[in-house]
Amino acid sequence: MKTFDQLYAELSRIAETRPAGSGTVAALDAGVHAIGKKLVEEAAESWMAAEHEGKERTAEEISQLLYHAQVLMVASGLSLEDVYRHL
Ligand SMILES: N=c1c2ncn([C@@H]3O[C@H](COP(=O)(O)OP(=O)(O)OP(=O)(O)O)[C@@H](O)[C@H]3O)c2ncn1[C@@H]1O[C@H](COP(=O)(O)O)[C@@H](O)[C@H]1O
Repeated sequence: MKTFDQLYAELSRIAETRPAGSGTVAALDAGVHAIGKKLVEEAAESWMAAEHEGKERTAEEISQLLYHAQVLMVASGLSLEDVYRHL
């Protein structure tokens, strides 16, 4: 298990070091447009899970939504602080 901040630190490190086989590196290379589409897809899957599929599936989909939101942050050059100051 990891926190939002820990995942962000991991993804930032991956963006810098570009380890072979990383799905995050592939997503970053695909670009903001592709990342944005994935983010919207996961948002819709989270919504459907919450309406029809129960708590466990909903938690899983939301975790994927958060992951793709973080990939978009990294791709856009945004730090956690850049986002948190709007909360
Ligand atoms: N938390 C995640 C995570 N959540 C979601 N995903 C990606 O999002 C996809 C989930 O989308 P779907 O459920 O729609 O799966 P799918 O339809 O089979 O996938 P696609 O065909 O749409 O790609 C997964 O296949 C992963 O590619 C994640 N990929 C990575 N992480 C974490 O990110 C870190 C770095 O991962 P790597 O860059 O892969 O090393 C690690 O800690 C991982 O656990």
